[in-house]
This record gives sequence, structure tokens and C-alpha cells, in this order.
Amino acid sequence: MRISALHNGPFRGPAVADDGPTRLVHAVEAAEDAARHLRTLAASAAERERRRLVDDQHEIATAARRRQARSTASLFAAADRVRLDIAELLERGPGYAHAGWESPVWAEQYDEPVEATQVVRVATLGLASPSSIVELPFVLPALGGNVVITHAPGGTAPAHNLAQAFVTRALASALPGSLRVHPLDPGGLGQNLGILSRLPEPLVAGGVRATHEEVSAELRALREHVHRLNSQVLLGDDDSLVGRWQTGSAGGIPCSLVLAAGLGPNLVADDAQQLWSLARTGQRCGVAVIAVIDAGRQLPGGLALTDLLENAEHLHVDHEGGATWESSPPVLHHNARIRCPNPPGSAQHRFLTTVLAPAVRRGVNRPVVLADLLATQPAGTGSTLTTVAATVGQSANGSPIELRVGDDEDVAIGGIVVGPSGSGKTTLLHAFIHALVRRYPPEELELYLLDMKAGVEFAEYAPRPGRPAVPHVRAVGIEADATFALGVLSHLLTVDAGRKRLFKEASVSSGREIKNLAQYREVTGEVLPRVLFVADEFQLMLAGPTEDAAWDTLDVLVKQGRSQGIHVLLATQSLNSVGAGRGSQKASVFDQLELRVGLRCKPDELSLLFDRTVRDRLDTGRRGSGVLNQARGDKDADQLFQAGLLDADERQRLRTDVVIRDGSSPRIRVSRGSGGVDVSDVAPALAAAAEPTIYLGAPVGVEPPLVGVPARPGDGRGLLLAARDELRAVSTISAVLAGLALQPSADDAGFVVVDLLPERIPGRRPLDQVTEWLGRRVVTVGEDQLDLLPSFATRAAGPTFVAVLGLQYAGIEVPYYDDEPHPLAWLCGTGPSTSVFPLIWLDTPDRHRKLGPHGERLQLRADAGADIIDTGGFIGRRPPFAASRGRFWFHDLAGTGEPVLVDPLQPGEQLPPSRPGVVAGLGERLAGSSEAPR
Ligand SMILES: Nc1ncnc2c1ncn2[C@@H]1O[C@H](COP(=O)(O)OP(=O)(O)OP(=O)(O)O)[C@@H](O)[C@H]1O
Repeated sequence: MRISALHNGPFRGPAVADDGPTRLVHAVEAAEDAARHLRTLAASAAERERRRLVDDQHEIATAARRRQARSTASLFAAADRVRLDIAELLERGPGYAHAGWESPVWAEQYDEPVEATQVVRVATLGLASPSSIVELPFVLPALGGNVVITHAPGGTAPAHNLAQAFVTRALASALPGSLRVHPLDPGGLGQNLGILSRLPEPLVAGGVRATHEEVSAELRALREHVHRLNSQVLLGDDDSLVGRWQTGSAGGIPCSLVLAAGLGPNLVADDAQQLWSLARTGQRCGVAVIAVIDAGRQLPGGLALTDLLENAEHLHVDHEGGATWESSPPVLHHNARIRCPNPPGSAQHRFLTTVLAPAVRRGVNRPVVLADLLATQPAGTGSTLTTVAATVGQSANGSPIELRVGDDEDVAIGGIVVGPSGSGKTTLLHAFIHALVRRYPPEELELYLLDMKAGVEFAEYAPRPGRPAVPHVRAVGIEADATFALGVLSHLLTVDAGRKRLFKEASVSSGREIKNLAQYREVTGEVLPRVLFVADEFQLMLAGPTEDAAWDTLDVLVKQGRSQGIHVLLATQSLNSVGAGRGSQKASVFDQLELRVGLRCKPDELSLLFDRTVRDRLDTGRRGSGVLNQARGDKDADQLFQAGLLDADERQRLRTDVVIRDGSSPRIRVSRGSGGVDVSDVAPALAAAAEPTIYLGAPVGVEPPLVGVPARPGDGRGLLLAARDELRAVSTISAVLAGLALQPSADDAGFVVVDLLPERIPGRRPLDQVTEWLGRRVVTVGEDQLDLLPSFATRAAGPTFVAVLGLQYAGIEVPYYDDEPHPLAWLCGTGPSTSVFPLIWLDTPDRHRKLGPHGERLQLRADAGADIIDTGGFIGRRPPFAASRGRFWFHDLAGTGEPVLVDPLQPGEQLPPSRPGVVAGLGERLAGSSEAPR
């Protein structure tokens, strides 16, 4: 406007370019242009800024959304994982552990559990996330865990519902007979117990306790029960009643659920104290306390709730009826909330009273008691003319079922038993072995028993002081190793060859061809026992450096042993890894073993065992149930069965009866892996020695029962044992002395120990054990009394055995080129010719230099070294392989035999009783002497 005014108005100047108004117009125009430009710039800057802001906002929102989605997803994933884990745990148990109250399972046929139920579902747990709530089943351990439910005044009913839901599920899903409820309602009228107030015996112990006297008496009885279990039943810290129900060894003692439904006025301070104490101490004995406590009320006698909560899951029900999980990890504390369930109703009550209680009374799931099955059968009169058989359980129709091997038509020469851990495989082997020794006298049957796994399952077949072994057992390997197993298999090949020879000779003399055991017996009247070789975890004997030899021996044995009456039964957890890489040899061995037993095996394992496709499990799920097939897996030969249980006490009783009936035999060979041979295991063989014999141990095999040389006077008859392991070496020499002292023919022998071992070393323990056991039969001399050795060692009426231990610790050095007499030179040089036999431990073979030139003359050489060249140098003959740890090669330089691998004698935990009434020992003889040793 102003511009146009200047252009057209009275101030219009001359029409030249630089007149003032024009310049002004230009200036104004320029200013306006500039202003316009600035406005445009400002507007675009504002637009840019707005856009950036929007972008930023968008980005932040997207990132937040993403982060939230991610955290929600990970919450869901974690919840899913937990849900799956819980579902898996719950699925293992019967439906009663988790199905809703309306579910048909409560009305259907009893879904009998086969294993102790781990957890039960009690309620629903809601986990709050920013965007949603994730729900999970809230589960609690079914057995042995305390639960405390506190509640606000408004939360009484939901709190009791929680308790009732838990107890109902725990009881309903428990193995019948494994759980009893002890309902306490001090001061109440049962209204806090719902359906649980009307349960029959034996589900509850004697009904609801409500009065002060009843509650007190019940708690006292429970405390005594805990005391009795702790002092008379449970062994060691790891043993617990719940654990026993889980492994099937509880022997019918039920766990207890003490339901304290409200600490009413009749719960006096003393009783409350008892309840607290039960919660603290009862867990090991399967006693769990479920307590519902009004948080607003004073606890009796100043008891602190925190003490009770120490060993319990704690839930708190608030006035809205929801619960918080107080004992949860702190992070969950504020985000987790429990939705309390409805109380169990009439369907559950009906199930408990009309299904479960009668089942418990009937004793469903009780094991088949083998002793009952055997009681009706004759004992000790069976003949193994053609077969070896014994009852091991019940078939599906309740008739007894037998395992059978032999050389009759349609009878398997041997068998394979497969069952995963806990399926009852070892129990079945025990049952078979015991039923066999009960049925047959020892002339009819010989057993070779190997437990190849680390454990002591077969220890009961070895003799112990005061508990002789059954005479049928010729060899038992406890934690046996592959070398020993090969020794046993090789021995059986020798038996096989020996029998073939006998058959041939009898054929010649009788003019009739004798092909098998039965014919031999018929023609000659002589009974040769059938032989049964049983190996648990047999795959372990077909491994390591002896693997090839073991497979080859087994192969020959199963192919040729049948007619000679040699049978094998091999057990394992799985055939999967057995004989990998030796297809044809494995097939050739397994083909012979036609008896097949699968205990609680999965279908793929059964398919391997039966060599056909098996799609379903062939067992009832119970321990010891499975399928027996006498025809190498032929489908029509499957027999479902339940193995019988013979518990440890019954087995002991049965073995004692057999020993009373048949006596025992000194011929048993016991191997405890490469740990040596306990003196008590070979006590009968030692007692049978006709002349004093220096026994060093047992061969890593079966025969002869012991390796030793008679103690006959002669130059060089003394032992040098080279072994680095101090404890084992001292143990061996000490046990050799004990072994001599147990021989009646050595009753007049003298024993001297030259003890050069330091006082406080663990290695001297076996020596102290044996010298204490020898008592006055032994004389101990130290380095300072060594000069008296010749005098002591010549006092006994019979031979004298002088153990020298700890040379490396002593300053003794027998001069090499000096004629000056030295007691050790006398011991090694003159001693042996005068019936004084040195038994000397050298920590390394070249330590013998300390003994001077006479030491080298000692001929009985043993070496535990790992280098066969060194061993060969020391024992004078190179052995085929190095001795495994704990063993040594023995060779008599004066003998004609080959080196023998020996499981050395060791005193073991307990030595057998020493020989009564032996002639006065060396200690007594020297007692009055002026040089009496200290
Ligand atoms: N026939 C049976 N009846 C009832 N209970 C049984 C039976 N067999 C085994 N059990 C129970 O199952 C538990 C495990 O049995 P066992 O030791 O024989 O199993 P396993 O298969 O040898 O296991 P592992 O290979 O781990 O030693 C035993 O404690 C026993 O009480």
C-alpha cells in the first residue's frame, strides 16, 4: 500500500532510477523480499523440526514396542518352558495329581500309579507382565515337603481350600499305601477339613483329632514314629523314606501328611512346639506338615512363625481371597499371584472312599513275593540232567513263570536280560540265582557270578566271617574288571575242554558215543554239574585291552559249551552300544542266546532285543515287569510277566538254609575288582592247605584258588615284592602273614616283623591291623634291634616268616664285599635253608641292593610295575602284558611255571577269627627272655 502511494501520490519525483522514492521503493521491496524469504526459511525449518520430532517419536515408540514385545515373548517362552516342565512332571503321575475336580478321571477306573508321584497341582499362578498375565500351574512336591498357608481374616475359606486341594491330590496320586493323612482340627468341628474330615482308614490315621488330648497324643505318636525310623530303619544321611518310595524300597512304611487345619484354641503351646519340631525334623522320615494359620491371631506360647517357615513353602491368602507366594524368589514376589482353587467335592470323596481306600486295603501294587511262590516247591532235590530252571515271578494269568536254560530241544543254551536302571534287572538276577540254589544241590549246579558295574550287588555271594557262601558259587566278581572276567571265561573254556575229554574217554570205554552231559551221566553214573555264568552289565567285560580275547572266548563258549552243560546269562541296561563294530561276531554270540528278557524296556530297545519291530512297551510299568521270550524274540513266544521280589533279608535267610542243607565250599574265588583278595574270602582255602604255604593272592581267574609256594627250607626261598604303592605293598605282605597264621599246618610257625616304617604314615595301617590280630604270635623289631633278628627268628618250633617293611626309610645297607655278618645278610643267605623265610617289600626293584649279594638269591619274585621290560628283568621272565593297578606278576625263579598275574591278598575290613589254641607264639616264647623285644 505504502509503495503504491509513493508511486502515484503527490510526492512522485522525476523518473530517474536513483531518485529517493525509487530507492526507497527498492529498499522496501528488498526488505519485503528478505522478510518473505526469512518467513519461508523459518517455515521450512519448523517443518523440518516437526518432521524430525515425529520421526524421533515414532522411533522411540517403535523401540519401546519392540522391547516390550521382546520381553513379553521371553516371558511367554520362559513360561512355556516352565509349563512344559511342569506338565512333564505331572504327566508322569496319574491324572489325580492335576486333573480338574470336574474331570472324568475321578469317576473312571482306578489309574494305579506305578511310581511315586513327584508333584501335584495345587492352584494357578498368575505372572503379571506389563501387557498381560501369564498363567502357570502352581505345583508342590507330593511327598515330604512342609506347606504353611497363612491368611488374613477375610481369607479363611480360600486358605483351607488350598490345603484341602493339596492334601486330596497328594493322597489320590500317591502309590497306594505310601501316604497317610493325620488330620488335626484343634478346636474345630471338622469344618476346616471339608471332604477330608470323612475319610476311612487306612487313608487317614484314626480320624480327625480335635480335642487337646487327641491332638497331643497324635503328635506324640508321630514324634515317636520319626524317632523309630531314624534309629531303626533309615541308614546314613542320604537315606530317606521319600527316597525309598521313589526307588521302591520303602518296605510298605507310609509317609505322613499332618494336616493342621487352623491352630484353634485346643492347640496348646506344647503341642504347637511338637508340630514345629515335626516340621523341622520329620522330612527325612517322610513326615510333612500342612498348616493353615490365621495371621491375625497370636501364636500359642510365644512361638515364632518364622521358625516354622524355615523349612516350608509359604503361601499367604489375603482378604481378597488371592494368595501371594511368600517363599518365592524375591523377583516373583510382587508379580506372582496365586488363584486359590475350589475345594475338592463329592467326586473326589467318592474316589478316595470307594476306589482308593479299598485298593490300599487290597494291597494293589504290592510286589509279587518270590518266597511265597517258592514255598510250595521242593528244595534241594532238583536235577540238571537236561536243564537248569527256576521260578522267578508270575505270568499275566498269575501262574509261576520260570527262566530256563539247558540243552534240551526248545530250551535256550543261554540268555540276555535287558532293563534300564531301576527296572528290576539286578533283583531278577538275585531271584533267579536264589531260586536255583534253593532247587538244586551243589553237585548239580555251579555258578560263576560277575557284577561288572561299580557296586556291591553281588557281595552277598562272597563268604564273610561267620557267614559262609552257598557252595554252588565257584566264582564271584564284585565290581569285577575285564581281566578277571576273561580269566573266568578262560577257565570255563578249560572246563569245557576237560568235559569233552571225559566224554571221549567214556565213549571209548563204554563203546557208546557220548555227546552230552545227560548221556555221560547215564553211562557213567557220574554227575557233572551244569555251569551257569551270569554277568550283570556284561558289555563292560567286553572292553579294554582284553576286548578281543573276551569276545573270542565268549564266542567259543556259547557255541560249544551247550553239550558240556555250560550256559551263560548276560544282563545289561541297553544293547545299543554293545559290540559296536563287530557285527558278525556279536550276531554269532547273540544267536546262541535264545532266552530274551526285557524289563520295562522302550519299544526301540525291545526291537533290538527281539530283532523285530516292536511298537509298544511290553510291561505294566511296574518295577520288575516285562516280557520273557524263550525263542530269540519270536513274536508268538512273548510272555508278559512280573518278576518276584526277594528282599535282602529273605535272600540272606534262603542262603543260610542252603548252607545248613548243603554246607559251604572252600573253592570259591572272590574278586573285588583289582583291589586284591580279602583274607576272609579265601579263609576256607587257606585252612585247607596241607603244609605251610606262602600264599600271595589269587590268580586273576578261577583256578587254582590261590597262588603260593610251600614253605620248604632251601637256598633262596624267600620273597621279594617290588611295588611302589606303599599301602598296597604293606597290605599284601601283612596279609601274607595273616594267610600263613590261618593255616593249621603253620600253627607252630613264628612271625617276625622288621618294622622300618615311620610311625605316622597311612601305609602302615594294614600292618598295625595284622600285628594286632596276630597278638602274641608275632614279634616286631625296629632298626635298633636288628642285630637280635637271627636270635628271634630261630626260636619258633616251626618255620619262621620274617616280613621286612620300609627298607627305603632305614639307614640299613648290607655291605656288598664285606664278610662282616649282617642280620639281613643272614636273613636272605642262611635263613631260607633253616626254615626262616624272608618276605621283603622293595619300593623299587633296585632297592634290593640294600640287601647285599644275598638279597639277589631270593627266588620268589613279584612285581607290580607298569613296565613289562622292567618287570621281566626283575621276575626273570617277560609277562604278556603289564600288571594293572593293584595287581602283580609273580614268578618262582626256581620253578618251571610261567609268570602268574595275581590279585594280592589283603587283610580286608575284617580278618577272620584267628586260630584258637595255637601252640605258644613267638611273643610268648620271648616274653621271659632278656632280649625281649619292645
Ligand atoms: N520285581 C519287583 N517287584 C517290586 N519291586 C521291585 C522289583 N524289582 C525291583 N524292584 C524295586 O526296584 C528297585 C530297583 O531294582 P534293581 O536294583 O533290581 O534295578 P536295576 O534294574 O538293577 O537297576 P540298576 O541297573 O540301576 O541297578 C529295587 O530297590 C526294588 O525294591
